[in-house]
Amino acid sequence: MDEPATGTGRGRASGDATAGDATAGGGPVLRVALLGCGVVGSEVARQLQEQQDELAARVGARLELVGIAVRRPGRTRAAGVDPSLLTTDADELVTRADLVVEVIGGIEPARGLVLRAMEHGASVVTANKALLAEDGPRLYAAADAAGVDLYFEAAVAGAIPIVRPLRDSLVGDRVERVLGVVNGTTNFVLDQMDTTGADLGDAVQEAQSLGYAEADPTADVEGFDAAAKAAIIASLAFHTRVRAADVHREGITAVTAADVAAAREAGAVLKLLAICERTGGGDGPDGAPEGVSVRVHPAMVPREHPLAGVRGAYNAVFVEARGAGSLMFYGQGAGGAPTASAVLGDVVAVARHRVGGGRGSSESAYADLPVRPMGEAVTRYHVRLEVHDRPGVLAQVAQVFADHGASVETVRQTPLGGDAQGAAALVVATHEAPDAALAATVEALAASSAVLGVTSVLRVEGV
Ligand SMILES: NC(=O)c1ccc[n+]([C@@H]2O[C@H](COP(=O)([O-])OP(=O)(O)OC[C@H]3O[C@@H](n4cnc5c(N)ncnc54)[C@H](O)[C@@H]3O)[C@@H](O)[C@H]2O)c1
Ligand SMILES: N[C@@H](CCO)C(=O)O
Ligand code: NA
Repeated sequence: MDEPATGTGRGRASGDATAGDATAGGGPVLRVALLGCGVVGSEVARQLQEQQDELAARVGARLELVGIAVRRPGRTRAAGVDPSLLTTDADELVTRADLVVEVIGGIEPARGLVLRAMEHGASVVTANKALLAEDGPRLYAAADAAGVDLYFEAAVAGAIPIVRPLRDSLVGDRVERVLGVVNGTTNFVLDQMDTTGADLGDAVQEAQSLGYAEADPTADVEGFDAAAKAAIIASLAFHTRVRAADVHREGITAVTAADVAAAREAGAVLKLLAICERTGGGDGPDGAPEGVSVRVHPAMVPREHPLAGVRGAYNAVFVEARGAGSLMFYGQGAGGAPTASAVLGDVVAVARHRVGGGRGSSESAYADLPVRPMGEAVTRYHVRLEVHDRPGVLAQVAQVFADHGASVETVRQTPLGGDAQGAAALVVATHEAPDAALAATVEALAASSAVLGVTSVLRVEGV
């Protein structure tokens, strides 16, 4: 590792003065390198500058921004970004820093740079959910090998403190389940569909025009962004390695106005949820071995559930823990300033370790629980069917549920008028059952001679 110029050894700030001198211009200094200067990076740079005295007082050392790695140095930058700090040589920059903040995003070159930074003795703060959900264990191992910190509060739900609560505050408890609205773009889209009756395409366009959704909104609407966050949450909550590829993922692209209306009629609202929960382990109905279920899909949430009140582009994470009970973390999951808040919180935390010694926790994956397939997840379905309105049809439909081991909780029948004379709408809510059984039920219903059409199939959570 490259030692700081007048350093007192690995993990210490350079300079001989005591922490109390930090704001006086002398005193210890920590060199910070910023990788990426986009939405988040430019705000991190600005705030590091703007709050330098206060941050120095909080850390006990001055945080000196020594360089900002960018792709295009000639580009016009946000106010507060010092052009003299820009460099295209990120490889070199990370070798002369005590703290590296990675806000480039994606897998490469971010991964290579983070690993190189740690090899050179720098602690790393990153907002990169994709990288952590793809290769988190390797990053933790590199941090351990180098004796440095790896912090990533901004990677899940932006400004909302959820990584550190799971990693530290709740580590003495047993987390049973986490339900999260962790993607602002899709929450905005579903909220628009619910409140204005907009269809999916129009709502996505509106999200784009307001700057929530990217020009290519695939990562959001197809659930990739939420799946990466779910993997990170589940890894922390259950002390188990969960990667993005382990997460069952359904986005919102198949959500229709009929689904939104069906949810509304049922006194519920549709949310794209990240669901991380323990399964099996002896108290389940089938004596299945203990495991975890990690999934992202649209779900109906009763309007009285705290997550139903998460409107617009806001995020929230609802945690159920054995001792703590239910906890709700709510706030802004995206945007430059909110995300930079989480990044700077991590910067201060790792900088304090540099000054005072110590490190944040390493990877905790001792439980090593298997990630169960989606078919084994225990869910409830809310199914809307259109059926022939004639004797015996209800019995026929009920039999399909029974044949697949799916138990019906309520059925509501409404005659369909107009062109659909002789037809009725049936809304069936099930009890809990394995997702595979419920999916097979729906498939059989669609093929049944009693059924004219299955118009909406939604999973129900939070009841
Ligand atoms: N924007 C948000 O609201 C938000 C919220 C939470 C987490 N994040 C995460 O923060 C990270 C950054 O997101 P963003 O929204 O700021 O993205 P962005 O696209 O606005 O910024 C990334 C910047 O990195 C630059 N870059 C690309 N390759 C580079 C390289 N080799 N060297 C130097 N710079 C390079 C790009 O030119 C771009 O300016 C991502 O991991 C993202 O998932 C973003
Ligand atoms: N695209 C993400 C931003 C932060 O991950 C969202 O819409 O929530
Ligand atoms: Na966060």
